[in-house]
Amino acid sequence: MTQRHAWIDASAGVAGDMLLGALIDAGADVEFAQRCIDQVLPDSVRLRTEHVTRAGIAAIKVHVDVLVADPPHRTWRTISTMLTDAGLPEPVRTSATAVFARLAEAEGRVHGVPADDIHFHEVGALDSIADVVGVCAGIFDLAIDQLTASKVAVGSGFVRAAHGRIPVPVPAVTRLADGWTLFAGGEGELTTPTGMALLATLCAECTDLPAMRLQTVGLGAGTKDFAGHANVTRLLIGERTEVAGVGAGDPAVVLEANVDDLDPRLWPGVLADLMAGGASDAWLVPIMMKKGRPAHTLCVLAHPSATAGLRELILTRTSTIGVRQQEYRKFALPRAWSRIRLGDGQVMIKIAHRDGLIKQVTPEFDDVVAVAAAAGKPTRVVLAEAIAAAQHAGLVIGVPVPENARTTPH
Ligand SMILES: O=C([S-])c1cc(C(=O)S)c[n+]([C@@H]2O[C@H](COP(=O)(O)O)[C@@H](O)[C@H]2O)c1
Ligand code: NI
Repeated sequence: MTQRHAWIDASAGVAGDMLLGALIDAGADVEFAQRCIDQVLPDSVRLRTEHVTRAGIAAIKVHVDVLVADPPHRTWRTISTMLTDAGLPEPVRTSATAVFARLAEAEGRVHGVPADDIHFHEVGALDSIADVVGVCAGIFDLAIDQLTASKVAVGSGFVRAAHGRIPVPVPAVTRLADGWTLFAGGEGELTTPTGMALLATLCAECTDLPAMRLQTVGLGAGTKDFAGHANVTRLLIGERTEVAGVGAGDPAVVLEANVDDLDPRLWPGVLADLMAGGASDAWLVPIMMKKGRPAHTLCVLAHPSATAGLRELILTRTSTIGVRQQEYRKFALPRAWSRIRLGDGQVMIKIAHRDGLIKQVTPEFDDVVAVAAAAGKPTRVVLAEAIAAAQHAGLVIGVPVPENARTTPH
């Protein structure tokens, strides 16, 4: 089994707009990124791309043009709801939420306030939302399965921010870069908080270029053009062949807490908050605790980068006074998608496959619910119709994945 891998070269630094430029240069559809951003922030920003050179190296510079006169201050709590409600493709929503949760948590630690109450200032918030959602959309659009990144040049000296003159690397970057190899790499701010949050959240590890068959390269330009080095973030995308057909798996973490004293009516909201906070899955297991007390184990599966924010959510949203954490490897089969028509509606069919053969065919349940509601039919009837229509379209276990199946669900 092969994986489409992207390695980010941050040896000259990284910012949200630089990474977005690199993705667009590598072939990501800027209009798809714009549509995703519009779903979160209708009529607020416009992406504009420009071919530029940085120290003689050609790259794409992304400009985020702000279309609104007086954008509001938004807290992380508000942005989280906007991302949840936007109707983004699920992987874009999950990764954008995880990146922002991490950014808010880092800012919260820097300023000593709860992450939920962190304000993203006016234009800065629009810029960050556009960068984060745009990058997550680009990764999804290019069907990238896994990302890693190089050592990160953070810069040196001082910059002016809302807080006045702050040292580089700026405080939020140092909070976000836990476990990453950093080096100065030059004068000025080479890596921004948004760039570091994207790297730390989306990349499995900080590593030299892994062995892979190169398919494409993208270069994203920073704003300044330094004389001594090219101010660009590079993206190298290729195929990595996994060992023995199952691969090395992706790093994952499971957080757990046994809880016997939470009002049970709160649990659905807790699970929803955890999913919105970047969990890949969150569930409850009924247990009998010490002294014969009926209780639940709350289990949360996540990428390691999302764990700090999720631990915080567990501690604030439930009555537990502790969380345990275990590291795992996650082996996910590759997926493809086919859209089928059902009456007046459409249902996306998720196809999990192995060695090119269909392993599992699943109608996206939210689509089924929407079609059922629009047609005034019971959901179980529409679900059966969707399964039958998928079979009729040749999506059957054991047959090859159709060539026209998409690698992304949009
Ligand atoms: O506005 C705030 S709170 C702010 C905090 C910090 C800290 O490190 S704390 C840094 N900055 C600077 O703002 C710009 C924009 O950063 P993006 O990540 O939004 O591109 C950058 O120069 C940061 O260093 C702002
Ligand atoms: Ni700050």
